[in-house]
Amino acid sequence: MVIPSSLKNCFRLFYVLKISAAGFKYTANRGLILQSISSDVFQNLAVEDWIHDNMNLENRQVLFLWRNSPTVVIGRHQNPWQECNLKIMRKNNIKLARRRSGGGTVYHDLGNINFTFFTSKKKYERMENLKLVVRALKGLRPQLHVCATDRYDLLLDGNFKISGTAAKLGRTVAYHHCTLLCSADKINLSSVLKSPYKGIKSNATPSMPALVKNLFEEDPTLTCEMVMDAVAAEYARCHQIDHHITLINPADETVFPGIHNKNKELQTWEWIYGKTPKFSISTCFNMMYEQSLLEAEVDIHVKHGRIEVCNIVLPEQWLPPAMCNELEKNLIGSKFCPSETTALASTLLRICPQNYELHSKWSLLCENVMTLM
Ligand SMILES: Nc1ncnc2c1ncn2[C@@H]1O[C@H](COP(=O)(O)OP(=O)(O)OP(=O)(O)O)[C@@H](O)[C@H]1O
Repeated sequence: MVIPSSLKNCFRLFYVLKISAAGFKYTANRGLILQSISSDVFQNLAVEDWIHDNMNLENRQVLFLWRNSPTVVIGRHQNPWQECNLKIMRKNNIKLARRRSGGGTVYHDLGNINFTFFTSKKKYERMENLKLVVRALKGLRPQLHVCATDRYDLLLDGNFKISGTAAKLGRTVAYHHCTLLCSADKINLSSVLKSPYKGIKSNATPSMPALVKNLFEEDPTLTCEMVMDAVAAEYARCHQIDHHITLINPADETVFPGIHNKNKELQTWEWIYGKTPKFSISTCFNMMYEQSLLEAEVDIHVKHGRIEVCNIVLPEQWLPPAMCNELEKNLIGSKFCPSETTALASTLLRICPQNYELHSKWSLLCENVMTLM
């Protein structure tokens, strides 16, 4: 008999989990509670992909608990330039990740817990999952006023969002993941979820900004471990499985064969930026050169993250049109990103005549074009 590789992978996961987890026996056939030991968003998103692609969820449910170091996570069909401040993120080492599910942009750090509920497509039920989280929270602290909305958000005190939801429906399996703001850095959250880029036109899914609050502002005696444990216990109770959280290492290829490639793919420029729906930026900026102010107009169209059309309008006497055309021509086809534009600008400088004035004007123009990225 030939055993399909997906089934083999499942057996392998169960075998490894079985021998590594005391008390983890037959109930694993009905449900599993997993928690990642990694705080790397790409590794954790790769676990979601792996379970989605490899596990047979026909008669089994999985809850996956995970937390990430500071990261902005955009929805599958979003535009990062429209949703976040990439400059601040680069400066403060805050990662950007694109998830496979739709929906809006959220901020993660270790003060935010993520819950992923995997089921068969037939059993996919977002509201039930949210009610389960609410029951777990109420069980911990009965005085908490948390409720689910018809947008599948969780609100604290009727006004403040503490959880956002997104989902991915496969052919036979589905997952619903939701966040839970416990003690996230709200200053970081609001500064990175504000786009400084003006003049963007796109059909990408826009986020729905909301007033947020951390759960622990309401009760500082809570910890993330207590919350994860309470949700796991409620999940185990509902599905009549062992309340055992199995720790997993998403970097372990022996448990998750092929996960390294999934992790790598999620980190590629082509996935994170290249999947942005086609968009354009039409804007103008002022440049100060030797005490005189001049205005430049820019119109850039971006497809698959690459510049498709580029028009820069400058006063003719300021920079020879041939130089401006050269920049436009070279930008076409290149990635809409500052590092690629920096490399391009310095290559072009080398082929220009050694003229200090032209060099500094050219650099000033390139610097300004890069502020759009
Ligand atoms: N970790 C988080 N948990 C809950 N809300 C958050 C978090 N980070 C940011 N937010 C708030 O949620 C807003 C985005 O909400 P939005 O509804 O667009 O996306 P979503 O909650 O991921 O999913 P969906 O669009 O599918 O409901 C942000 O602008 C911010 O106000």
